[in-house]
Amino acid sequence: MSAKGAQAGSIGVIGAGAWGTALAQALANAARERGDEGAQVLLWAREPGLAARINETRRNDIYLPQAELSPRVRATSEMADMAGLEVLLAVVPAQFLGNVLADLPAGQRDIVLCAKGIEAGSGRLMAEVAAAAAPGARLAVLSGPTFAHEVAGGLPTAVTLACSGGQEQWDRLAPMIASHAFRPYYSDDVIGAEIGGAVKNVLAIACGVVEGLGLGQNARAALIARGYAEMLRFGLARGARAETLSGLCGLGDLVLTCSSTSSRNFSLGLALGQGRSATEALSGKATVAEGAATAPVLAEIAARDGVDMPIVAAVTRVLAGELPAAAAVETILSRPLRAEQEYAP
Ligand SMILES: NC(=O)c1ccc[n+]([C@@H]2O[C@H](COP(=O)([O-])OP(=O)(O)OC[C@H]3O[C@@H](n4cnc5c(N)ncnc54)[C@H](O)[C@@H]3O)[C@@H](O)[C@H]2O)c1
Ligand SMILES: O=P(O)(O)OC[C@H](O)CO
Repeated sequence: MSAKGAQAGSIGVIGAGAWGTALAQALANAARERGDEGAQVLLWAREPGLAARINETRRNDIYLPQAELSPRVRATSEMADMAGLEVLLAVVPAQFLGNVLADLPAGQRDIVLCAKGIEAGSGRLMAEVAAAAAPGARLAVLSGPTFAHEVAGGLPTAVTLACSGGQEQWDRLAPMIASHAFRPYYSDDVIGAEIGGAVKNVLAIACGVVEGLGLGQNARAALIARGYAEMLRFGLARGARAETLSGLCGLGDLVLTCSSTSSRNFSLGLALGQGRSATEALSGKATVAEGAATAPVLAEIAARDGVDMPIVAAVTRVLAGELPAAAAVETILSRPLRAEQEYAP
């Protein structure tokens, strides 16, 4: 069954957090640049009243208040409205993706996964979650260095668009997503794109901890490089390709997120390094720091599969309150000396 009454080139975004809203704006910019006069972007918001306020004020007053949205962006609170669209970007946080997609009426469509995380409990990556919740969908993953406020403001960046349907799917999706300032690069390594985004969030927490403890910029750079080694080790063990992880969705995003208090994950780590608990640092926040939910499940999978991820393990213990931040750093610094490159065959 194809998406009922689907209009050619119709596109929507599920999830009106900061990133969903910024992506809706980027898609509207792409439509304007290609001269597609009538094109609209439908944005689904779950919060009561938010869709109506976006339509009235052109602003998402909860998650991205600084951006004025294009008139091409139209918001809805009805999931049924998304059913007839050909392409959907799924931008709800990793832990909620399965439940939200299960509410989507069945249909054959492209779903572009934009959350960066691993599902707690099941350990599933986003494409596995989506394949179960929305059977028949053609899946792709969009991931890279993309602070929402910068993308919404039209500043340039580039992302990996990993297409499970290969070149044919890319040919369909890229023209709808690409604009002068928002450049997708083709990949068919879906697992690599998912792992890059999920793991970098945990490593950004670690970099925040280093900053919070005042350990200096050398330590942060060393942590990024050793964290990247963990990402690579985990990715290779799960079938990702090394070149994907060295690209935009891996190293590119890792460098961004590990270097800025604009990152919610880095900021969470900063608070932990300054001696606050994860509960304190996260309480009362409407916004998500995906690494907090991903760290424990990632550490568990890595331990189960014999993939050495000491930084991820240390972050997990600090988040759980099992270890003060400074003691966690000690566990890393006191590890036996070893060869720099050690990956699974
Ligand atoms: N913000 C960014 O700059 C950015 C950039 C790239 C990727 N991402 C990723 O995009 C995803 C969404 O993040 P965001 O920044 O848009 O979110 P956000 O922090 O701005 O907002 C939280 C989102 O969670 C949703 N939510 C809360 N409880 C929910 C529930 N029970 N069921 C369903 N949805 C619920 C809210 O509706 C809202 O959309 C995350 O995986 C994040 O890692 C974010
Ligand atoms: O604010 P963060 O830490 O969720 O990072 C946002 C994006 O993932 C950066 O690419």
